[in-house]
Amino acid sequence: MKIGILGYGTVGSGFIDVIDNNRDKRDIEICKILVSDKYKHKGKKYFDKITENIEDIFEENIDVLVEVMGGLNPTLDYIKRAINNNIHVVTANKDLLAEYGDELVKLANEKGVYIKFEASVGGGIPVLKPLIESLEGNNIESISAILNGTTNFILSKMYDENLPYNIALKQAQELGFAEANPEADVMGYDAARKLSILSTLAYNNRVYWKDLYLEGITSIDERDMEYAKKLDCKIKLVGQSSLKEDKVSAFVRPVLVENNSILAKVDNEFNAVIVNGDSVGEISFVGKGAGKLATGSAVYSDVIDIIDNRINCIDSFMKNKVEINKILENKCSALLRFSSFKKNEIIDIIKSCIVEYDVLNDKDELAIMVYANSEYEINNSLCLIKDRGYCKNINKLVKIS
Ligand SMILES: NC(=O)C1=CN([C@@H]2O[C@H](COP(=O)(O)OP(=O)(O)OC[C@H]3O[C@@H](n4cnc5c(N)ncnc54)[C@H](OP(=O)(O)O)[C@@H]3O)[C@@H](O)[C@H]2O)C=CC1
Ligand SMILES: N[C@@H](CC=O)C(=O)O
Repeated sequence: MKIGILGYGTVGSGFIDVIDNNRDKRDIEICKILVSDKYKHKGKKYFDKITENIEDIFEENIDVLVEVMGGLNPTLDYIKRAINNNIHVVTANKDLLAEYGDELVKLANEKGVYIKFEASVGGGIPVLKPLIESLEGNNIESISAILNGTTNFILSKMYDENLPYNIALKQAQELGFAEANPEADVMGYDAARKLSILSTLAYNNRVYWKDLYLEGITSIDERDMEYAKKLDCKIKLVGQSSLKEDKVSAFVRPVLVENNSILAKVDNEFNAVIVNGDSVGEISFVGKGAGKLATGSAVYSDVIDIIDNRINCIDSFMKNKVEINKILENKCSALLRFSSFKKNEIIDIIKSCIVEYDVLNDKDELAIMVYANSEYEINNSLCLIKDRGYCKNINKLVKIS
């Protein structure tokens, strides 16, 4: 099997290490590796294969193009060119799948080639393949997941070691977990893209990432961590989706999770995907969601599937986009924090809208845990508080069970 590789960074080098570690089992020939700056890679084992010219990749008679360079451009053109030339594609690029999955799957079907992307969700965790193959005898009802290693690493360091946000982010970047532009991680875009890919496959409907409710972790501070500890909870960036009566609900947002839950036990760059199927019940997939070898392992498994002709149906990417409900419609609780407040007036409004609440702090700021019948109820009270000019800056952190 002859392959061309686009990218020799964290994932590209991890993938190549996995190929070398398994040479006695499989013979995969690396023909060419595309990078943007060849001389950065001087001294590496495959330096003689490295090129800065995409034409060198396509001049080789490759069977599979492995795309691990990231971004939308020129990546999309390179992948389309490969498919049009009847070359199979393996990619770790969730940005591309979330945005152009429909177009790429359609083109691949027309050309009779395979496009595989296990590494695009959950890093090293095999989750797409079990979802499509092993759970075929289920209607998937919901997914609850930690899908971004960088933000989980940052939140773990802030919680366990009181590390400031910026230092934790820098460490995640140094360890190769973060995206080229880490805004994709901390703003929640990366997790939303991954949740959209999972949900599209799970619900056999196209769930478009920009349609989800989306909130990143940039406003989480050390006080949130203190309140979380007081409540016997952790804070996690969670992606959740469900399908009920043909309606999809989905969000990516930081939430409080109880310390004894599965999600609370998943720390650092680890990811977790909890799937609920109507036959199997609840099953969990946990493992490294980012990093060199773990992600390399997922890319490798896709290449092996192509060699062995094991292919799944991913046609749900070609379905029309579904409408997505973004708000928690059932009973929910939330931590509300008010700065520059009129304490008594705010509490009066909370009392009038929401039956149950606990004041956690009313000294230097007002922090209240509210227990409501739905998120609408909480939002109504916050609208009233804002409209009456009692407080402009309000932080809301919902708790999920
Ligand atoms: N890091 C991780 O843990 C994970 C990453 N991914 C995804 O895998 C992909 C790669 O990520 P990662 O390895 O971290 O990224 P890196 O930044 O570490 O590596 C990117 C590689 O692609 C090359 N490259 C980038 N742009 C171009 C271009 N326009 N032309 C030629 N070469 C280019 C770079 O060249 P040069 O070396 O010269 O700079 C580099 O070798 C992304 O889509 C990412 O989202 C998925 C799962 C986990
Ligand atoms: N930046 C991503 C890398 C893997 O997809 C993450 O942190 O999860």
